[in-house]
Amino acid sequence: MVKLRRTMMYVTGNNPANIMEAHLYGSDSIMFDLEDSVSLKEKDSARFLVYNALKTMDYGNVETVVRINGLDTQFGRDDLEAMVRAQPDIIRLPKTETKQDIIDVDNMISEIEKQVGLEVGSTKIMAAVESPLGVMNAYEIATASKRLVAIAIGAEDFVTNMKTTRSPEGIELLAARSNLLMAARAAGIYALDTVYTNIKDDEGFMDEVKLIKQLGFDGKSVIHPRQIGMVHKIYTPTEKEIRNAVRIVGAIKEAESKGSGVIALDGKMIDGPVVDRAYRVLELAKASGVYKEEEQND
Ligand SMILES: CC(=O)SCCNC(=O)CCNC(=O)[C@H](O)C(C)(C)COP(=O)(O)OP(=O)(O)OC[C@H]1O[C@@H](n2cnc3c(N)ncnc32)[C@H](O)[C@@H]1OP(=O)(O)O
Ligand SMILES: O=C([O-])CC(=O)C(=O)O
Ligand SMILES: [Mg+2]
Repeated sequence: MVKLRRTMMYVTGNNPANIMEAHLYGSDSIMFDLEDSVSLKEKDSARFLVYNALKTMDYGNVETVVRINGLDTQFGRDDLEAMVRAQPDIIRLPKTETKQDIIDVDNMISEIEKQVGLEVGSTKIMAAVESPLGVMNAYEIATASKRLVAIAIGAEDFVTNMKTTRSPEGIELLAARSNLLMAARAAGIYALDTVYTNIKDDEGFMDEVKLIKQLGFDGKSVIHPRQIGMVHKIYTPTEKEIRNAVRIVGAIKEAESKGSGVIALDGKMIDGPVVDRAYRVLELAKASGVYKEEEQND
């Protein structure tokens, strides 16, 4: 079954109550933050708190991610030492700029895995790209390590580095988003979009989610539980889309049984890519719990 990463909820690493309850809100992943939402004087206590939470809490099926501090900071190495031992599902490297950043993390993780007797390669990583240099190097970053399962854009830092701000339409992010997406797709990994910081602006948030879904992102980081449902709603295939996909799959099977790879349905041509998209809709629908295989025969 396809793995859903529609929502990855940030949880500040120094907030015990949120760390204990973050998995109860229904996001596909939760991301404990040791980086920018934690002040310098709280870095050590946040690391300790997140380490203990991962060791003792049962987060069930919710994927766990930790955003560490960059390895160019005084906290990065300690974060990595602790988090490889704590074993979240994924470690997220912020502000990734070059493939060497990933290779360095990969090598350090391998060392730690060997020290603690974990299988080398078992710790997965994702890279956040948050600067023009990172965007220019997106494909090299996306293919720098077998551990890499996803790349994400960090728009707040990106627009700051670009000497601009975020607009409602997101025109200033279009090139970066597109480049990152193509890098992820070419590398065969997930592409994740950035946070929307105005928690109260549902309309603006949903417009952004529709845009990034249309671009092709697998999902988005969120910062508040109330954003989760809105993303899932937009990302879950509708009944109409499912019905249409089922009909397409049925039509092409019938065509194939007659020795043809193309057929018309409702006046539209159905061939390979159309069928691939239909199967993708059904996979997402299955993973989202709104469709079961046997319904195809109904
Ligand atoms: C640019 C960047 O780097 S962004 C990434 C880093 N940023 C973050 O990690 C911030 C994550 N978000 C948060 O910490 C919070 O949502 C805030 C601080 C923005 C707002 O928090 P609050 O003022 O507490 O929001 P609010 O009162 O609406 O919260 C409602 C409930 O949801 C909980 N909640 C809110 N956000 C989160 C979250 N991210 N994770 C888990 N629980 C949360 C609150 O604890 C509260 O629970 P309660 O009802 O049991 O008391
Ligand atoms: O990863 C994110 O979306 C949040 C972040 O750090 C940024 O926008 O700079
Ligand atoms: Mg950032």
